[in-house]
Amino acid sequence: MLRGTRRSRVSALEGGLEEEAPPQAAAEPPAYLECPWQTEAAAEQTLLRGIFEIGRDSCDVVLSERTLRWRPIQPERPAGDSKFTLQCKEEFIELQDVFSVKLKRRFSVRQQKSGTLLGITLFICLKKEQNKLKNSTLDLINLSEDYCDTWFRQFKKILAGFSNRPKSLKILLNPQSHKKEAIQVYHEKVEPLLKLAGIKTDVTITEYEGHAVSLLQECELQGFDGVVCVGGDGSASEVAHALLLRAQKNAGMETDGILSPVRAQLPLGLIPAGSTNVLAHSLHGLPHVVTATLHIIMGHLQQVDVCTFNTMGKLVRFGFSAMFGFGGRTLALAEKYRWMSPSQRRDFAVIKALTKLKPEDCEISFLPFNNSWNIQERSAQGSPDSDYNEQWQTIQGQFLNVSIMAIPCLCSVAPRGLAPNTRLNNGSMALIIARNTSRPEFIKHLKRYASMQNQFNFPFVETYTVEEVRVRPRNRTSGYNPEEEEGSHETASEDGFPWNVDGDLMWVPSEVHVRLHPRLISLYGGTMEEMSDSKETCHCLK
Ligand SMILES: Nc1ncnc2c1ncn2[C@@H]1O[C@H](COP(=O)(O)OP(=O)(O)OP(=O)(O)O)[C@@H](O)[C@H]1O
Repeated sequence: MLRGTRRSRVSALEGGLEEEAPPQAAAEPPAYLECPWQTEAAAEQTLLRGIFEIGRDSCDVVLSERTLRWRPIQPERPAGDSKFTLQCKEEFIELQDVFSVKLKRRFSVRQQKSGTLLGITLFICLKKEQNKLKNSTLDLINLSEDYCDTWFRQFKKILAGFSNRPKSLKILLNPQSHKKEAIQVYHEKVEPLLKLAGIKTDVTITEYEGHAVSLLQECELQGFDGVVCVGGDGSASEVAHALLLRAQKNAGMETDGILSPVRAQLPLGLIPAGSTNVLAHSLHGLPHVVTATLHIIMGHLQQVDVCTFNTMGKLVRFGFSAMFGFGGRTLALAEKYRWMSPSQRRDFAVIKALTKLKPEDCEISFLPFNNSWNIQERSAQGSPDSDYNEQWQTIQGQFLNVSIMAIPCLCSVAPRGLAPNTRLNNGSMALIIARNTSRPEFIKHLKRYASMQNQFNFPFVETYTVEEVRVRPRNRTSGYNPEEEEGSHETASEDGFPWNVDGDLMWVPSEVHVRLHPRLISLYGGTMEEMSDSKETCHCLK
């Protein structure tokens, strides 16, 4: 990311004179070519060199293929002046951090059209604290039209060379996410940056649940470089599912029981505007709209593991994480109380599910993660099914919660993640099982997610690193029935058991088979630094 002489770099990037006229460009280079910075810069081929005013200084500016370097012009000193070398401070930006360039003009009341040229503005993606990106500007002031035009065209040419950056995006926006602010978030924070970067957009506001899936099955995606979802986890997961369904359809693949799905053709960007934003949080390290937008603009891509969720040989969903038992019941309850605010609803549902805490009687089989044991390789090498079958392990019992997670699942109540040892693309899933225990012990385990203590260090909690899992409830009558919450104690719901798949509620009547598919989708996001501290806690578990 952005580097340079820190103190003065900040002043140049965040300040910038707009009113004062800078000097004209110098035809000849100034007389301090012997400084060390010149030698370093000389390693790269110089494209342009000249004088601009940056901050409050007249600077000698050198544009090379990868960097823009500058340093204030110093008056000539007598030979042997030791201070001279000390004052020879350079600053630079890497051009890969620049996402737009504009001619800077000042418009007076009578100048409606072109305005007075002041210079050039570079728009830069700046790395702030841990994982956070910020947009910033660098003004290069020079009043000469011809001079600025030469530099402007050179900057444009360099930017056009970043072929990984999207030029056209399909945007899907869920107007119902969180407190219905996705549209506002998009127009106020995302759209202006996309426009600045010259990215064309085609926006669809989704009208109902499942709209993204039906739309992405039919719409023309040829002219787009990526798809962006503005919403929460439910929307993001739905769009990822839709892109993967479309990829299978285009490849002529059956989706039911699919072993080796093909990769999604377009990358997906996630703008967090929902109530939990686990996917965006896990991808970016924080649920920050500008960070997410800048990763899209810069074309930063992460290959991310995806799971298939099948039941009775039929594909239910492509997704990233699932919870069964307490996690599924809590979501089923929260959905019933949609009229409450998102945080109230979540806290209320957790408390209610804890009050009614009960275990699920089930059998869990899993295939432990084995680096050398890959489904594709296995079928390519023609390994016998018996080898594969022998690897499976089975456990049975009464389980309060079962989590299966292909990504770390960072969120405000679990800043290190619900599955902190999993990465976005390590080719494995975390299987986390909480066996039956007392309510206070289970609450202690839940509270640990918000703290720095190990949430798995309990005798009733088991964790496994796996490639595949089958969860088979053994007693249909233990299926959750939302009517029970209102006092009418009926038997199992006809719909089956509630699963929380990426924050979406799914009722599944029988066994669920989860299989990991490494790096199946590309998401717009950068490499993440590990978060070290936890600031937020769950209000309902204090
Ligand atoms: N216009 C709409 N009306 C109702 N539901 C919609 C609409 N558009 C999309 N949906 C559905 O709303 C569901 C939930 O949306 P989303 O996940 O964006 O918000 P959220 O529930 O507030 O956030 P989170 O899942 O992070 O808690 C998604 O499954 C999506 O299919």
